[in-house]
Amino acid sequence: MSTTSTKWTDLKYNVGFGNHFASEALEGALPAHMNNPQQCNYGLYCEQLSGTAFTLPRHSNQRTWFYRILPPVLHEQYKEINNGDIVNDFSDQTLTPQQLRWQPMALPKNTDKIDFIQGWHTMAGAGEPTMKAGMAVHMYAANVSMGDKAFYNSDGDLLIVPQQGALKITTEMGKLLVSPHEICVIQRGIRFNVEVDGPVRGYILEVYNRHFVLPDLGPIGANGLANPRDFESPVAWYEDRDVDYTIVGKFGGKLFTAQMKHSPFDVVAWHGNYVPYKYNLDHFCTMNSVNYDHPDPSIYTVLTCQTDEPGCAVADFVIFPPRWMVQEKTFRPPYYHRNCMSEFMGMIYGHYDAKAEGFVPGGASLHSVDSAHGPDATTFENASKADLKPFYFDGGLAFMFESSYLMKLTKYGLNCPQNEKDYWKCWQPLTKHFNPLKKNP
Ligand SMILES: O=C(O)Cc1cc(O)ccc1O
Ligand SMILES: [Fe+2]
Repeated sequence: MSTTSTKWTDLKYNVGFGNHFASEALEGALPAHMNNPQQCNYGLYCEQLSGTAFTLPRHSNQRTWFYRILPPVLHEQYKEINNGDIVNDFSDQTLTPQQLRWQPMALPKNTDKIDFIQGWHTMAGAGEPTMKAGMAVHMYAANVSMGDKAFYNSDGDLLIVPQQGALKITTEMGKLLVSPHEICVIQRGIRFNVEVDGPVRGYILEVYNRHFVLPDLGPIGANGLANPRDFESPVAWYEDRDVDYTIVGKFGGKLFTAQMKHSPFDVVAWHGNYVPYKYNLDHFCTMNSVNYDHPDPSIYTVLTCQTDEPGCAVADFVIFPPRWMVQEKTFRPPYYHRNCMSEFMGMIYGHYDAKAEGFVPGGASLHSVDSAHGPDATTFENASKADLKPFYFDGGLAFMFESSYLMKLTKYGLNCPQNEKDYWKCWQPLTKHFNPLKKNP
């Protein structure tokens, strides 16, 4: 038995978004200039993981070649297990145009031992993974490591947003330490294990259709928003451990397990462009209006998963980062609006400029297609009279999963005690200011 030792805090990463990487933990483990030698060096097995159909155009084709101690096919029969609060088929879930807000999700009790997979609760979503159309929003709250258990998801890519506690994620490609302020994407099929040092909580966006890409920049030019070189992917790491290992696969929204006698994290070398990555949201290069008006939040898009209609997302991941607010003559908080998209929001830390109170770290809100929303009454009154000096907003980091689909609510999302029944009342104190005789100077 052997393990490449690496401390979580000393991890090295490959850098860049969408790159083809080559990584080996043992010198010479990668075959030179070919993928499948008759005999791999060091007696390794070779395996390809496809992330897209073989025949996709080159610019979107993704796959990775593994050179590993044993091929992952060496497992026992799959058995279906209870999938708890995980939902991926929304056909019989609940639709409501009601604005919804949730107080912070409860962390597991100290006496309970809940790992990252057991602590998943699906809140909302649309569509169904067997047709690769749709998305789901989950929240997780866990307090123990997964032990000798690995998870993979056949249904979609997972964009994980830790809100509390770091996730120590071991993947087949290597390790990622993902702390609050950072996000990571683990694509379908990739096996991973999550270790934690205490209670953790966060959000997961799952997209069934495609992979996440960086948004086009249009007139912004060649640079800005999330810059490609700030994305970090693992370097090869392996262990050669013969132990009882449990694989849990999510397949069509159902969970299946299979037993192995060996750790699946046995990849000594790999090369390819189908690779999990992490990104520190503090590196986001924020664009905004520098004279007047409040731009649409698409200006803050970190990653997008597109539908077939150009510019229309299955889901965008959008952040509201610390930034200068300098707009003159402008109502600076988000405007009142009805959107043809669904907006699921979460809070990583601090507060949000559209809500004086109630939208807090670990909580969430959903403003569905066409549901009217915007600043609560207190925020409107204050911002309408605010002195418009340049102001650096560093009060918090909120984010939005914005989807063109109508999200349906799961039973968990609707019935959990955190669902704030009176959220709609935050707008009720809004009063008329209309006076046909009083025009602004
Ligand atoms: O509803 C929200 O708070 C999100 C949001 C922010 C913004 O600045 C403009 C539009 C929008 O939907
Ligand atoms: Fe909105």
